[in-house]
Amino acid sequence: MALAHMEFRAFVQALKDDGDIVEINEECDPNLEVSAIIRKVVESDERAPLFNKLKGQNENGLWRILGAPNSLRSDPRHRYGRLARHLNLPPTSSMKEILDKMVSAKTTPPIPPKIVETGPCKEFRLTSDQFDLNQLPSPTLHQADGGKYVQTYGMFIVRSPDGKWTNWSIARAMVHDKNHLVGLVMPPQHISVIHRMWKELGQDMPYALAFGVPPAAIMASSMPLPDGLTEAEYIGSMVNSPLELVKCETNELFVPSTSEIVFEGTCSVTETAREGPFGEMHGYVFKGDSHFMPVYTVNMITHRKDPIMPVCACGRLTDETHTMIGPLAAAEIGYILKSNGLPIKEAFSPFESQVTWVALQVDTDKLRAMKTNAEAFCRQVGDLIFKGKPGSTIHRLLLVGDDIDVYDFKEVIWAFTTRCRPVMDEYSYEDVPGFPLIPYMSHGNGPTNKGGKLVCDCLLPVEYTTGKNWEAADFKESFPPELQQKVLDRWHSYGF
Ligand SMILES: Cc1cc2c3c(c1C)C(C)(C)C[C@H]1C=C(c4ccccc4)[C@]4(C(=O)NC(=O)N=C4N2C[C@H](O)[C@H](O)[C@H](O)COP(=O)(O)O)N31
Ligand SMILES: [K+]
Repeated sequence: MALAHMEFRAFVQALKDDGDIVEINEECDPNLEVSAIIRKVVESDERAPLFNKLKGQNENGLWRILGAPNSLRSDPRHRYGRLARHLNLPPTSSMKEILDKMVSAKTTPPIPPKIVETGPCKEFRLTSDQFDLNQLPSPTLHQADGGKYVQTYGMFIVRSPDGKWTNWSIARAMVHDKNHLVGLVMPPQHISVIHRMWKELGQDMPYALAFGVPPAAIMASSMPLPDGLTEAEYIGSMVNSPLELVKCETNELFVPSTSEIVFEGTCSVTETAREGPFGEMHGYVFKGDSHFMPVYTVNMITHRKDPIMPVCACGRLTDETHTMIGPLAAAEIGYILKSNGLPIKEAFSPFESQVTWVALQVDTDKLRAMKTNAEAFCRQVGDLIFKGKPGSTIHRLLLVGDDIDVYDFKEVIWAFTTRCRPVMDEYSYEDVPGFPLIPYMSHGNGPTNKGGKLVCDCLLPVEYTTGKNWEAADFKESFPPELQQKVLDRWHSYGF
């Protein structure tokens, strides 16, 4: 068996070995029952549910469902264990170690994928007359959704017409009819950039949609890596071994050979259909809120025996849209700021901000050496991030000092509420792209896809000049170290 980060089925086995899976063998209904269970799981950081028996499964087991593939574990020592297993890291890894791993391939040479003749994803082939997406266990995830969102954790594979750039990404898609999907294709996402290239050519865009791909691949698929970068070779470099890809049956694209399920087809550049509403990452479904989006034709399905379809039942905290989209964008944002010479040490997107904020820990020694001022520094950070794609989903950047651990929201919110004077210490950005999925944008008072962003300066003025001139009124900072040690040593003998 391959390693968990390189093959989805090995990943599921690794979760079983961790005691992090609940196998449900009684038949469940993909119409809401499956999602209700997943929702209850992710709202309590429970073990991931593997649904082995679903209404609509065909004679070759197409398909089972793994819910909550990359959500949180309740044991704080293994909080990010499922994310760690995606990257071949120890389950006790911190979020910092996980995100550092995701940016590690920025400074190592790409490792191109290896093309293989065939693989497990080719065990069964169904032509379009042999399947009906409405009969298969396509799940309805929220009762107000506009359709069955079969695609929430699969990987779209699309390639620029000149063949130079192959993009891997997650984008939602719902069943339109027996052989068609309709999916969200929105700027500035790379799938939308490449879709527009085909549209300008007047040709439908070939795509593959691979479910149950190598976990390391799905992590990179959810990360806003630079334009033109081919995820396959970035991931190869990240895991230090070539990914094995096999050619699609009906187009020139390549998919991971161990994928559980592969949809192949073309995405129309002319035909659209109603898409949504969908219970999205900020926790809302607005009834009847649908938009016209491109129609995907599914020409063929290939799959493994008894394949597993990973499903993200997204919404309120905490699911894959929070553990992945925000933190991975933060990792890219931190990398951009550092590579532009700014004194940023860590970047993280707090779940409690519904991943609409990124907190940036500033190296204030280096900041003071810059002899800059708050306005200049905040504008430098905001201009770099809010005018670029990786920052597109983020509406607040919080600058905090060295004493604040950005991975701990209690720390971040303490600095924000006590060091950032509302309005005066906030620098607004109205003339930049906004994130239309946030309710105050899509259903708010202003333009839906422009502005509404702030850089919040949570550094006190002294941190720009002479440095921290306070002590935190807490156990760690307001008592001599030897007294702290004495209290800790005697804690139980005191009677606690
Ligand atoms: C992990 C994850 C990521 C996404 C999604 C989901 C999950 C579970 C679901 C549950 C399906 C909900 C929606 C919510 C989505 C969403 C839509 C727009 C912005 C953010 C999220 C969306 C989506 O429908 N459309 C989209 O264009 N991007 C999505 N992303 C983000 C996307 O994978 C990253 O941004 C990544 O960087 C893309 O690659 P690239 O283009 O940078 O190369 N999708
Ligand atoms: K990506």
